Amino acid sequence: MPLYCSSVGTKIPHILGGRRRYTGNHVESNFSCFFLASKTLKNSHHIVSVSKLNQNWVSSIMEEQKSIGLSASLDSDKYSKELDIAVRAVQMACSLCQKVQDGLISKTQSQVQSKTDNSPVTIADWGVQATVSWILSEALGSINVSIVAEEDVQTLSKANSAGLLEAVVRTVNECLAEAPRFGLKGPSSVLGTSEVLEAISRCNSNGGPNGRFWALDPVDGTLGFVRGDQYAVALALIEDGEPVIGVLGCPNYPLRKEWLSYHHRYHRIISKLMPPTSESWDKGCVIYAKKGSGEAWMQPLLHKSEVLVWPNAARPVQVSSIDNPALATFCEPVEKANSSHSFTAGLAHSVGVRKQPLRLYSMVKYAAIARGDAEIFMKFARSGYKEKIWDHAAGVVIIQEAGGVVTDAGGRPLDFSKGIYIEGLDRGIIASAGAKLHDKIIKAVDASWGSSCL
Ligand SMILES: Nc1ncnc2c1ncn2[C@@H]1O[C@H](COP(=O)(O)OS(=O)(=O)O)[C@@H](OP(=O)(O)O)[C@H]1O
Ligand SMILES: [Mg+2]
Ligand SMILES: [Mg+2]
Ligand SMILES: [Mg+2]
Repeated sequence: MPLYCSSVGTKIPHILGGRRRYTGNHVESNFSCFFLASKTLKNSHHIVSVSKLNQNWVSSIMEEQKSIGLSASLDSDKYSKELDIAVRAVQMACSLCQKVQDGLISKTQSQVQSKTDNSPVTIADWGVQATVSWILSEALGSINVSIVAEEDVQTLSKANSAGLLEAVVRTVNECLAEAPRFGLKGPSSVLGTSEVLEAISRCNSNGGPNGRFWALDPVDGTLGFVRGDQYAVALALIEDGEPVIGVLGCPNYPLRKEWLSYHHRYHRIISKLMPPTSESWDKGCVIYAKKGSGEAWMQPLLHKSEVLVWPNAARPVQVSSIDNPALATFCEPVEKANSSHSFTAGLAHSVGVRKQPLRLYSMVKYAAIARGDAEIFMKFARSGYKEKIWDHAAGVVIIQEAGGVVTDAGGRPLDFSKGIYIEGLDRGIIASAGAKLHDKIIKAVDASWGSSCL
């Protein structure tokens, strides 16, 4: 991405649509300004960052950009602080999860609890929720932080859950003690039980159409997590009903996409016999994006004792360029109960997809599309199931900024403005690497829907 530097009286670089010199009319004094221009948005030049710039002048530039037919938008580093903190917090959360998952695999299943809907919940779900909630409040100020998240403290507060609660508090404190390694401020003294419970239950926002809130799924794909398989830590910032930041921590995302389709636990066992090479299968990554930037980034997961030095070897990720269904891979949930495998199989066949589906737990499916490791994601939950915002918000921003498309099966954007549920969702969710592929899938849904019994 080229960096342009311009000062008053100089010609605005042509790439930014500058056709004439900007005189001192719009500025107070002899300002210098920096334009960070990205050509990633097709045929448009997008100013993603302007610093030290007089706001009136910015408005004039933007007006002029519009008048010569270029889309201009100015982000003046908006959300940069939030993104930085969110990525660090998710890195931390991933290390907490890895520790708990290692413990789960070597112990019995007793640390896995069932919620009222029979879905699993673990120390990691509560631990991550407490940790991320505490870090966001500490870094941004608790009055500025509103969070919608999956877990509550009901089970943890039961009289017979003392051991569980103790384990959560210990796990949270162990994790927060590592905060400086992630470039974050930890607590000055160990958090007590009530503080941990308070951090979890503070995530009680109901979302909605106005203002800012975070959507957190502390462990997405808890079933995958307890099975030693794929899972994700998902954090999104939603403003005025639109996800503007998405961060996905994928601790078990292998470096090589071929290994995604293998059962993770199996590889864990194998890896005990064969020491991992430098191209280790269980590398892990954090993928993130800021709405309107036209970019999505991936950092490797921080390993034990490493210190996070921003941007932590981040590299951009992009969706696949494959638009031929015959060459495309589609991914979907592992559990038949969460999405109809028979419907997607028929759909895939009808558009000419030949490859076997890649079944993955959690929002790792969104990460796979954003990284270009698969081209299509489809989820058709049973009728009556309402999708929750924390299961999709982070993935949607990331795929869109990586160049992909996410809509419901009617081709409409997902609505994150109606509270904790994605209301009005038409049949299912479809994400694709590009518009051409996306259109084909949407048309095929219409053609096969009538004959399905969903
Ligand atoms: N019945 C039903 N139908 C559809 N979706 C459901 C259903 N029950 C749960 N969920 C939500 O699905 C989240 C996991 O989605 P996945 O895509 O990972 O599904 S799967 O586990 O791979 O089958 C899972 O997220 P977590 O609870 O964070 O694991 C749930 O929010
Ligand atoms: Mg989830
Ligand atoms: Mg969850
Ligand atoms: Mg759950």
